[in-house]
Amino acid sequence: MGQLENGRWVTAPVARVRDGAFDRPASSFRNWVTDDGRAGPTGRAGFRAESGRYHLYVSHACPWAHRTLIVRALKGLEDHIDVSVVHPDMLEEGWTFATDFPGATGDRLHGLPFLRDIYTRSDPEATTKVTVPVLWDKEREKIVSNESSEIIRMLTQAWDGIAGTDLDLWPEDLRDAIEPVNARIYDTLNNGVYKSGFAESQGAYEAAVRPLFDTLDWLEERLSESRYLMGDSLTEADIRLFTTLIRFDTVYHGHFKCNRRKLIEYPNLWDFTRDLYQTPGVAPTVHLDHIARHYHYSHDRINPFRIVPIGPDLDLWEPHGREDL
Ligand SMILES: N[C@@H](CCC(=O)N[C@@H](CS)C(=O)NCC(=O)O)C(=O)O
Repeated sequence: MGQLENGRWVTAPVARVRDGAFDRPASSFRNWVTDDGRAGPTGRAGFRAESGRYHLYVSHACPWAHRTLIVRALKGLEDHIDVSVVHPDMLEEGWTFATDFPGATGDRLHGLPFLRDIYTRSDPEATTKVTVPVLWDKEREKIVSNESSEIIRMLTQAWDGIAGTDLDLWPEDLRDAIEPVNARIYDTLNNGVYKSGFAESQGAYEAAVRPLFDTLDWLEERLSESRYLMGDSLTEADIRLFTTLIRFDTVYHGHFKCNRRKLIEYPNLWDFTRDLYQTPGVAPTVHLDHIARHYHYSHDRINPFRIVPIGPDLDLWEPHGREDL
């Protein structure tokens, strides 16, 4: 594990911990692709949506990168934005383009060995964490963004004339309702599992894991009344929730000690997870082999013998019955 400092790779622990608590740094590349190339809410102008111009670097293990693959699929962008998949093991060199794991593609654009090489190709003096996802502009040879919450909004907004569908996962009339739901799910669940798992004190662990299960209880109730978080239409809020839930019993319950209950013990949340999984386009984005391998093998402070557990067996194709809600 490590990070870039002025373009040089410096080894560092996998998680930054302050006073026993995991501290997630902000993403560093924050430009936006827009339909006409104007600047987005942050960063610079000059990134116009075009077919074939952009490339996504992802890990199939990573819940943040997973969001972008789901939106790419639902939006019908597979033929317009191609993808490279890193190897699930993230060790001293950070994410690599090794290909000795099924589904790890290597760097399909440049043939480089490490993800950090993509960052320094964009900015030779970069000082940054080297994270997935990365949205890369082939024309300007620059990273557009490495912030998943913003990449999914670009994918759902900017490519409307190009994409296979005009599906809007962040519709204007729901934005005010989506925001607080996203905020709670991000803090206590998407990031909450990491705060629980990387905690280095009992207090920091409990400060993360208790609100996490309060949020699951709240969501269990909320999803008893409607098919999706915002009612009957699928939005980005559902996708942001799904990528954490689909990993829950395989890695967060054991490896990250989020073990008050399993996901399969929440009837509505478990049905919701299978509903999203069975949504056309989503199942092919889920790679539980990358997920199980990455977390258990890469975090040797948590799992020093790097034994990858064999279970649980999950029947993700069991009918969910949520169509009538
Ligand atoms: N805020 C980022 C977070 C991305 C992130 O933390 N990705 C993890 C993988 S799950 C990563 O690449 N970590 C490498 C590191 O921390 O050095 C986003 O949502 O895009």
